[in-house]
This record gives sequence, structure tokens and C-alpha cells, in this order.
Amino acid sequence: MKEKVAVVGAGSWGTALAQVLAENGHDVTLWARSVPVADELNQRHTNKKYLPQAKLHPAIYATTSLEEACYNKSFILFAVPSHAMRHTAREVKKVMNKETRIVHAAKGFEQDSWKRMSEVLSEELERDQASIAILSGPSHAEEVIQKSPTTVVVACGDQEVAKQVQYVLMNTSFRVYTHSDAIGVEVGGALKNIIALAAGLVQGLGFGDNAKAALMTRGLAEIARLGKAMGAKPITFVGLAGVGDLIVTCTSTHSRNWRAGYMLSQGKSLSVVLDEMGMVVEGVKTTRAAHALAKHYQVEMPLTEQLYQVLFMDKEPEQAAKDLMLRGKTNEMEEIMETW
Ligand SMILES: NC(=O)C1=CN([C@@H]2O[C@H](COP(=O)(O)OP(=O)(O)OC[C@H]3O[C@@H](n4cnc5c(N)ncnc54)[C@H](O)[C@@H]3O)[C@@H](O)[C@H]2O)C=CC1
Ligand SMILES: O=C(CO)COP(=O)(O)O
Repeated sequence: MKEKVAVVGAGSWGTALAQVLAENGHDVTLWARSVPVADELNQRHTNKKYLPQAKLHPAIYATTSLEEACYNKSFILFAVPSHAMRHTAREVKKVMNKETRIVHAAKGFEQDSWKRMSEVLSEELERDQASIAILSGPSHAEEVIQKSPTTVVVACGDQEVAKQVQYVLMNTSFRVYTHSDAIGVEVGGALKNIIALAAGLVQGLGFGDNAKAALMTRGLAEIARLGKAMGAKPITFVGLAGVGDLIVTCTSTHSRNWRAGYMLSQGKSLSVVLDEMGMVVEGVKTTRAAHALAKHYQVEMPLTEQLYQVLFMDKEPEQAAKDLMLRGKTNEMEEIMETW
């Protein structure tokens, strides 16, 4: 059945998801923040800033009007960065219908409140959190747009909604699994960006594959520790929204977070890196959020702690690596048993 879907956010991820939906035969309206981007999408069927090589489906209709995008739609899919979620949702609330199903695909927390995006959406849209679906998993827009086989999860307290989202998005190159652990899926997607930043940094410093494997494994351990404290099921982190996304972002040069880490290793300041990137690097703000959440939940996150010091306290990355290697001696099996 053809559905009317709004995609809110015409960056790389929103554009790639709009493409998947249009290829699946749905009626897609893509909300862009800027007029030139909307015009380019409608007239040339390209989005050069965010997906330079892509030829987009001509049926994708772009608009800068949230009302035109969101009124009378079956689904609204939020693909704006986490820092833009609350104010965007507040505007969407004014023009959307009560029965429209809500999905978000952002991977971060709200600054200062450290809330998950589904909490923010629930507050602003006055919806039960359990009705909000979360799309996550290993999925770089650059590969989705090329129809390279991709697997994702859609998590929702209401499994009927998860199945409906699975139905509209799934096709031969985009496989969608439903999931019931919304907190785990949301937290896994956000926290892996911290480890991806560190992986880019480590690579740029000339550390080898041993260090990368250590980062990913020990990164997963601290993601699971914080996730569990926040109410996630730890087993979720062995799936696509945990290990899967960790692998792709820590090993792919498509990753904005990995690239930002790499650029930092070349001696650039954080503000220069973010300026040059011109796209959202969620891991920077997420490092702040996880640092605060770790304190709040009294969970040990040594990698996050060291990255926090490198990003915000001018610590030399080499010193951070040394401090990690020589921190208090621990027993891996005991830790694993405690978390998993
Ligand atoms: N790019 C990717 O491959 C993937 C990205 N994501 C997540 O999707 C979210 C969006 O990321 P991308 O599309 O990569 O970002 P992007 O940097 O490519 O695009 C961001 C979009 O949001 C808009 N935007 C930025 N600030 C805004 C504001 N204050 N108010 C309203 N709109 C604003 C920009 O105009 C742009 O259209 C992030 O949370 C990211 O982690 C998730 C999976 C894959
Ligand atoms: O979440 C992503 C892939 O699954 C995108 O990661 P980056 O934002 O690091 O590119």
C-alpha cells in the first residue's frame, strides 16, 4: 500500500531515507531547512552538499514548509541531528495530525538534559514514548543511496508500529528488523559515535589494528554498562544497534565521527574540525552527555572519560592512551559477568 511519508531533515541521512521510501513507491515529502537545498532537490534531483554523487528519485518532493511536509501524513520520520530535535518537533506538533506515526533516526542525546530523542519527541509531540519508533543500525547514507545491502533495526514499545515502519522501509537492499528494546537501540546508536571518534583518533596517531580491536571491544563493554544502567537490555548491544553499528562507524571512512577523530589526530582544533566537516558529528556532544550520564548512574566509562579530556580539556591523546593502558588492574570475566 502506498503511504504518505514526511521525512524531516534533508541532510545525508534524511535524503537517503527519502530515497528508500520513494523507491518503495511511497509518496515522500522531504523537509529541507534551506530554500536552495529544496530547489535543488526538486529541480535537479540532487543534494550535492550532503550526497554529492547521488541521483535522487524524481518523485521525492522537497519543501521548506513543515506544514506542507507533515500535515495529513501516515508517518513522520525525523532525521535532524539531536541538537535540532526539540525545536523541530515543537514546530511539527503545530501542523501534524494526531494519528500520524512517528519515527526518528537520530543518534544522540539532548544537551544538558541528557534525554534520549524519544523522550524529547514524547514531550514535544505529547505522545506516549512507547508509540515512538527508533531507526538505528549500521547504515551509512553514502552506501544506502548506492543500494549497497544494508541492515537496520526499528525499535518500538508498540510492535505494531515497528512492523508498519518495517513494511514501508524494507526492500531488497534495505533489510529492516523489528526490535522491542527501544532504550537499548537508542542508546547503542548514540554511544557508538564516541568510540568511532576515538577510533579515528587512534588510527591517525598510527596505532595499529590491536588498538582498534581493543577500542571496539572495550567500547562495547562501556556502552553496555551505561545502557544497562539506563534501562536497556544488555543483550541488545550484541545486535545491529550495538556491535553492528560499532563495527561500521569504527572502520569506515564514510563515518563523520571517525573522520573527525582522524582530523583531530592531525593537530587540528575541535572547532576547525567541526567547521571543515560541515556535517553533524554527533559523537562530540554525545561524549559530554555520556560523561555526565556515567557520573549520574555511577558507571565506569574509561574510554569516554579519556576522550572527554582530549576533546574538552586539552589532554594530549598519547597521554590519554597511556592512562588507559595503566589504569587500575581489572578482571575481564568478572566485568562481563556483571554486565551481561
Ligand atoms: N549520515 C548517516 O549516514 C547517518 C546519520 N544518522 C543520524 O541522523 C541524524 C542526522 O544526520 P545527518 O543526516 O548525517 O546530518 P547532516 O549533517 O548530513 O544533515 C543535517 C540536516 O539537519 C539540518 N539541521 C541542522 N541543524 C538544524 C537545526 N538547528 N534545525 C533544523 N535542521 C537542522 C541540516 O540543514 C541538514 O539538513 C544524526 O543524528 C545522525 O547521527 C543515522 C544513521 C546514518
Ligand atoms: O550512524 C551512522 C552509521 O550507522 C553514521 O555515523 P557517522 O555520523 O559517524 O557518519
